[in-house]
Amino acid sequence: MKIEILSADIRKIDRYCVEVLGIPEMILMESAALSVLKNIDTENITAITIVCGTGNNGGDGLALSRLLSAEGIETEIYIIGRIEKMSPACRKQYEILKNMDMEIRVIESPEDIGDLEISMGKSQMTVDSIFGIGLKRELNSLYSTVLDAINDKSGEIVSIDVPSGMNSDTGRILTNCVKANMTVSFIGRKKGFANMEEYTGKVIVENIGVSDITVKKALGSI
Ligand SMILES: NC(=O)C1=CN([C@@H]2O[C@H](COP(=O)(O)OP(=O)(O)OC[C@H]3O[C@@H](n4cnc5c(N)ncnc54)[C@H](O)[C@@H]3O)[C@@H](O)[C@H]2O)[C@H](O)CC1
Ligand SMILES: [K+]
Repeated sequence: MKIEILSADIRKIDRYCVEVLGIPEMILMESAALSVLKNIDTENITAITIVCGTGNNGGDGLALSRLLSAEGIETEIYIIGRIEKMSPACRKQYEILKNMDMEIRVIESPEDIGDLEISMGKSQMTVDSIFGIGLKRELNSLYSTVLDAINDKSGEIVSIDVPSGMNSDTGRILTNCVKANMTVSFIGRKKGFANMEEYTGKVIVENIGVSDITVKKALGSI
């Protein structure tokens, strides 16, 4: 879609896809993860650190971890926040990785980011899947410390959907924000990205299998 889009529109499109068209949420998430994978140079990258939140943006990152590891890439997976707070789809992705015996580290306190910093320092790429369109309030010290560490320690940074820390509707930086080299954003370019290239890097929009006609029907414009 060439239009700039608000989070409320994305929510409407999501609901339409799930409730009217019958596309399961996990399929949308898998398509989202596959579309990020498509934009990663898997031929030349051997190690990636994936930093996930507990909402569906985090779920995208967990699904991507599985896909990257199937490509033979060494993945180090971190979840920031409490497992109990996971959205249902994020939890399903977490359980799949657990069933596969993949190692996942959980960070609940800013004092515990040492291993994450080492991991980002030795990986060629960090994937930021902490917050997407669901970020609303100011960040606590755990999240703001992790976002600063991502900027300080990473090689290349790829943000999923939105650079974590930015309100995707307004572009406002809530506390601090990931400075990505590339943001792979879903369905449409988020309205808040205007003049925010310092944080978004190059923006790539992927349709995750949702056609322009579906978008128009979901938004009631046809
Ligand atoms: N159709 C699509 O575009 C699809 C998008 N997908 C991805 O889903 C996210 C949106 O997921 P959602 O769960 O609604 O929100 P987030 O993951 O961005 O974050 C919500 C999570 O974070 C907590 N939270 C919010 N603000 C704060 C804060 N300041 N401090 C701490 N915690 C905070 C909140 O409570 C929630 O737990 C979208 O961006 C895409 O990446 C789908 O996967 C596919 C369809
Ligand atoms: K993100």
